[in-house]
Amino acid sequence: MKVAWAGSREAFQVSDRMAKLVANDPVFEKFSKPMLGRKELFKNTLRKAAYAWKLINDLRLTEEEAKWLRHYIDEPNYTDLHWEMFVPAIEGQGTKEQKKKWLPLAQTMQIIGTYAQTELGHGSNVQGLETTATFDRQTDEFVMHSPTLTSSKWWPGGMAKVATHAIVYARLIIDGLFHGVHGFIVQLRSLEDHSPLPGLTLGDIGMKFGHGTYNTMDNGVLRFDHVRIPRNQMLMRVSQVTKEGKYAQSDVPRQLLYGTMVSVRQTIVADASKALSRAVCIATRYSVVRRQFGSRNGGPETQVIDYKTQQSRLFPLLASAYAFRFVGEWLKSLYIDVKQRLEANDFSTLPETHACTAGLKALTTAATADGIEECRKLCGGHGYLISSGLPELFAFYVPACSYEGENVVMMLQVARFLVKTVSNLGYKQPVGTAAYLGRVTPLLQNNCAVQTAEDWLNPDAILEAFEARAARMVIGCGERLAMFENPEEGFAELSIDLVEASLAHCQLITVSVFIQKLNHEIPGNGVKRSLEVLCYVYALFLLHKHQGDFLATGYLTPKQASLANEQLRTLYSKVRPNAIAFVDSFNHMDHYLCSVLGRYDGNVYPKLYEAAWKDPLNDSDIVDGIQQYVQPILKQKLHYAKL
Ligand SMILES: CCCCCCCCCCCCCCCCCCCCCCCCC/C=C/C(=O)SCCNC(=O)CCNC(=O)[C@H](O)C(C)(C)COP(=O)(O)OP(=O)(O)OC[C@H]1O[C@@H](n2cnc3c(N)ncnc32)[C@H](O)[C@@H]1OP(=O)(O)O
Ligand SMILES: Cc1cc2nc3c(=O)[nH]c(=O)nc-3n(C[C@H](O)[C@H](O)[C@H](O)COP(=O)(O)OP(=O)(O)OC[C@H]3O[C@@H](n4cnc5c(N)ncnc54)[C@H](O)[C@@H]3O)c2cc1C
Repeated sequence: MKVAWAGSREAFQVSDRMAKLVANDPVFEKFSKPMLGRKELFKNTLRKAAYAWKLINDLRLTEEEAKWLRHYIDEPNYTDLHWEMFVPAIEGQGTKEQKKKWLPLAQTMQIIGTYAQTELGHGSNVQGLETTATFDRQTDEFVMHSPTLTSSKWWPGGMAKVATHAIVYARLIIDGLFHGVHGFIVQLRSLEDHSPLPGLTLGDIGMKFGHGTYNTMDNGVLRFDHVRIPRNQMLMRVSQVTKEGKYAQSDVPRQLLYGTMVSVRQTIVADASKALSRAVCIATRYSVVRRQFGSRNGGPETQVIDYKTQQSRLFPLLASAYAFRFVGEWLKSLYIDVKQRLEANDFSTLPETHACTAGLKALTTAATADGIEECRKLCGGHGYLISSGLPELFAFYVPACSYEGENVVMMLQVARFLVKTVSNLGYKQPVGTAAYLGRVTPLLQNNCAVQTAEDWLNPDAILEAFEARAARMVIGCGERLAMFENPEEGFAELSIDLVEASLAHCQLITVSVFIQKLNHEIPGNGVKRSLEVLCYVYALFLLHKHQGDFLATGYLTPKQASLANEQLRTLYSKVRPNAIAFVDSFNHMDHYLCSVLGRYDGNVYPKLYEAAWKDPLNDSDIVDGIQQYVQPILKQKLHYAKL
């Protein structure tokens, strides 16, 4: 199962080696992070990043190993933006000459970059950005300027204190004419003494949700006061500006300007299963240790994992972790394919890839954020302790629902893709993840054939149910949209239904990828049979949760919906004996989990007790403030009530 989770034996070995490297190195200790003040926390992260970079070079780690190392160090930091956004932006949007100049500097970290797109006034609406880049023909330069307060760049990670360079997205203006938003490479700080360059105002945007997690990152604010950069620092693969000030667009589509976001959204989907599996591992192990009620004749109480209600909240999350792992793997291969095509100027699969990355990013991050919180509740009161590992994990994870495309905004992008696909049905056969929309007639006409609870244990029945639900919702939206004279007005009016249809489409993708995975790639029959159980749990849990859709579209009868739920209950009993094996297969070490409740050895209570005594308040019996503020109250004999 560990191999199935990792993807291959080699992948397992690499990640396992890196997990141990990090866990055994005291520099990467992280239990005390929540106790540190902001400055100490930040400095500590800088120290870890420098040490990690040295390790990567000294040990000559491969790119894959370096990524796992970063993963297990488990600390958001400036190198994330550098490697995941700055470098890919140059790779995807730079010309050959620009790549030749900038990539070697970035890849050796002689410069450190960030991705400065979002502004105080605009994040989702990229076309609404206000920062300007005005071409000056006399000097062959662009003048970067922040004309309003709301045009201040706001959020870029690593920008406040570390980055020396940024890809800045700004409106291009030539001779007073606006040519849309483009990316520019801008130096922010001196490479000698790290001070901000003249004309720039740079700072940190302030503390974020949680304590020891995202505050390790210096998210920044940046303002330009007529800062000049050479013309050749505009990323010019998509459009070019000549020294005469002529604007030209190559045959590369404009959408490529958004290419870096496609790349990171893919990474975010691949990472969702890491965060969800971590929370599920903690909640599952603790649910086996924790006992409440049900003691007979002085015997032990019931393990809380044996309560059906606990199972019905926990096991769908366990199954979702596996589903997200597999869909992340699948999306990665789709992305690798599109990347190769883009390099060869083949843009045919970009719209579908954009829809998949946007939609799956929204689906997996929303479910993971909610899932982590559910795991906290599954651990009862102890889940609220920092030492459970869950509050910090939640605080670290929730911004994923907003960054890299706010989730609802992303689902609306999927809706645009689906509406376009449906409106082209007469003359263009849909392919890939939308291929089912090419079979609308049977999907609209045939209804579910399930007659018994066992009939639901059939991948074809499951797949058809999800296809029919998505097709009916998408086609329904298409028909209602056609009634509007103005399609944009119709889209806005129907946007709630469109988001629901997009979710149905994305759930269909995750379910069908899980089924495909079982059909082709699982080593060993025992592993395959166990994963089949999880696959059914995932699909039937979604069916139960969204049964309103399945019923409203007329594909299922209430009886068939209740048979699905009956089967789901039976499946929980099949998951139970393997629950611990399923979570052990994630191969999360105690260091990575950073949780007293999720310990591998199950030694929860003594360690929980021990952890409490490490709190700084327990350094002494009488702490600072007691003499000054509590003792006087005790001694004054004042009273509030008018007696
Ligand atoms: C201490 C430890 C140290 C360890 C040290 C180790 C050292 C070294 C280690 C080495 C290895 C390191 C590895 C690091 C691993 C890190 C792992 C971390 C990963 C996660 C990183 C997360 C970081 C998060 C940071 C966050 C960043 C950001 O948020 S950046 C900003 C993101 N912003 C957005 O997403 C904005 C959202 N808005 C939009 O995308 C768009 O504006 C819009 C799509 C919503 C609307 O666009 P527009 O106005 O143009 O409107 P249209 O709807 O009309 O669209 C036009 C057409 O374009 C199509 N389209 C839109 N988007 C895309 C697209 N992206 N791609 C392709 N096409 C697109 C759209 O469909 C329309 O098409 P049609 O015209 O309809 O055909
Ligand atoms: C931790 C973190 C790190 C970040 N790092 C970076 C970074 O490195 N670089 C960078 O450039 N940016 C970064 N960002 C910014 C991030 O990309 C934006 O916050 C994100 O894209 C969301 O945009 P917004 O804040 O404008 O949200 P808004 O769009 O203002 O969202 C507010 C609400 O409006 C709704 N809404 C918006 N538009 C529509 C619409 N068309 N239809 C219906 N509803 C709509 C949304 O659903 C949401 O409910 C980061 C953000 C965070 C939280």
